[in-house]
Amino acid sequence: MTVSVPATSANLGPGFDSLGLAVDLRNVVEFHPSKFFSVSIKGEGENNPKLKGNNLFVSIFNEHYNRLTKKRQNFKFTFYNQIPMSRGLGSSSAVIVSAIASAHEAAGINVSKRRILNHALVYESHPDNITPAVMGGFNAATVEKGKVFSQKKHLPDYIKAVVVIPNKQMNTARARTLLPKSYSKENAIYNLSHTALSVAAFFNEDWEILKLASQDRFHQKARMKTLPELFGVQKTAYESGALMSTLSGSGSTFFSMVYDEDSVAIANKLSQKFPEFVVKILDFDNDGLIVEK
Ligand SMILES: Nc1ncnc2c1ncn2[C@@H]1O[C@H](COP(=O)(O)OP(=O)(O)OP(=O)(O)O)[C@@H](O)[C@H]1O
Ligand SMILES: N[C@@H](CCO)C(=O)O
Repeated sequence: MTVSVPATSANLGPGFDSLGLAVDLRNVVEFHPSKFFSVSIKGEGENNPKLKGNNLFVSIFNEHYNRLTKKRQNFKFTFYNQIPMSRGLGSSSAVIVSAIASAHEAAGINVSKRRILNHALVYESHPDNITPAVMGGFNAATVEKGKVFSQKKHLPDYIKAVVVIPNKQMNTARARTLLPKSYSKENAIYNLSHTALSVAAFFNEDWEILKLASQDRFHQKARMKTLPELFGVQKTAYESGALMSTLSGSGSTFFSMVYDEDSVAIANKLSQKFPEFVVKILDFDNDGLIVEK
């Protein structure tokens, strides 16, 4: 059995805890029942001894498998991880979603993507990463009475993501403590109207307005100050022709949307100026969670 989940970029500027999209960088897990429990990791996290035992995936998997089957069973898990951890590319969402989907698959229970998404909300209270992780594409999402309500837009292949991944982790829980406890009415209206315009731009494929629409007054500045090079990353991305350039999730990665034909030039410029950071050109992902027997 194989389950794979894409990386995600959340917020997209003003859409704090609401907007997110999926990119083609995946964590894959293969698993089967076994006499003994075992975990093997290839790629991201392979040198992290803490992940070899009862990691976030294993604890959520066991919780759901035991609930669904009322049985205990050992599994052999092999993880092929591409999503860097605590860099704002939705590594925790990918793990949460893949653990819930894997437990259902292992228990032989068919489950809808919507149900998996609602289960995932128990472990990550904001829906902006878990929704594109499950659904793929661009998503606007909200939570009402413990359920995620979302709308998806398929992303065309003539636009690409250029991500700049710093060598510094930024833990989401800590990054949330950097934000103000309240916002002025003026700033709330600013973010609300920019979020609304961003959603309309994505659905109408009006990419040129995203530079303006993706401006934010809620979270980016406070977080970017912890890694001031990110202001330079954003400036360089825009000077090189990016359509939008925003802090990815709670950081530290910076996400830019670009036309395919500009992607190599923009990525090269960013690599030259920020040689200490990893720069990747990625396709957008429209599939989200994939489960294979
Ligand atoms: N491959 C993995 N295996 C097990 N646990 C993981 C894995 N990837 C991430 N995690 C867990 O998720 C935590 C990182 O979550 P965090 O929310 O800080 O980062 P993120 O999800 O990458 O960022 P963001 O939510 O801003 O996109 C790690 O500390 C670890 O507990
Ligand atoms: N909306 C979340 C995304 C990170 O998980 C935040 O910015 O804190």
